[in-house]
Amino acid sequence: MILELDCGNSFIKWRVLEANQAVVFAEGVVDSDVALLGGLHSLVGLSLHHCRLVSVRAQEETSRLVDVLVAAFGVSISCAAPSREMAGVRNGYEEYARLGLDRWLAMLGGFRLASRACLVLDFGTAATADFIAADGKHLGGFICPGMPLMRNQLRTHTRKIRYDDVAAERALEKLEPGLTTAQAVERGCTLMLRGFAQSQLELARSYWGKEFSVFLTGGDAELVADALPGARVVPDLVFVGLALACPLS
Ligand SMILES: Nc1ncnc2c1ncn2[C@@H]1O[C@H](COP(=O)(O)OP(=O)(O)OP(=O)(O)O)[C@@H](O)[C@H]1O
Ligand SMILES: CC(C)(CO)[C@@H](O)C(=O)NCCC(=O)O
Ligand SMILES: [K+]
Repeated sequence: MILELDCGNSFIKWRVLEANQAVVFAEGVVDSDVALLGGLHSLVGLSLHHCRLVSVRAQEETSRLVDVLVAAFGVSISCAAPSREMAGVRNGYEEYARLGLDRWLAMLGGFRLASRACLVLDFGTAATADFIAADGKHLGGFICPGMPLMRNQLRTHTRKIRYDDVAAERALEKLEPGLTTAQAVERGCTLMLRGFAQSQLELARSYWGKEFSVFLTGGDAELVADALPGARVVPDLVFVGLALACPLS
């Protein structure tokens, strides 16, 4: 079996594939290394041989996780690394190694699935957009705060914006003007994300007309999905790219 890990800024997304790489044996989202280990140890019938991993965390933090996994499971681990060109995509950054690896892998995944120009949108801790032309050239992208950051900035920098997770969830049943603080904030931030997404869509249209695909990924993809008709929600897009960047051989 193969363990795949996407270590984001807030959460670790993990899944275990059967040896044939076609069937998902188990998967989850955790908020710490300890929780990851706990989740894996509780799986009956787990038999790991390889691990592939992408991280946008600090080097030391990632190395610590790698060491723990090697000690616990004796697996060989392959970490995605920055690259100028891979799977037909050419990194467009002035300094290619500075492009977030989650963005890079989502781009590789999107371009592989689309085989044409694509716009890749990722809604996690940060929200990101990346543009890949039909010939594989990465034209660059945009980064802005995602839902968790926008919400927390408002909570942290005001005295009177306070509400719980239940109120937050219920607030998003509609997008009408809010009549409570929770509704006003949750809906306002959702509209910010949708506006971000729609302006990327307009830019993509100005470049490519109708000849492009739009991919949506990240934990908050569903918040913007119905504002972008025709977009494909692919929750495991980073993992699609991870398999391309870290093939087993
Ligand atoms: N099952 C889930 N577990 C955790 N967060 C989830 C889940 N489903 C949706 N979310 C939402 O997804 C967001 C986090 O997104 P995601 O997990 O893609 O990124 P992240 O690890 O926080 O950050 P990064 O962008 O660095 O990868 C949060 O706003 C959270 O509310
Ligand atoms: C933008 C995030 C935080 C999104 O997860 C990540 O891709 C990252 O840390 N990127 C490095 C900066 C950059 O991509 O320019
Ligand atoms: K991410």
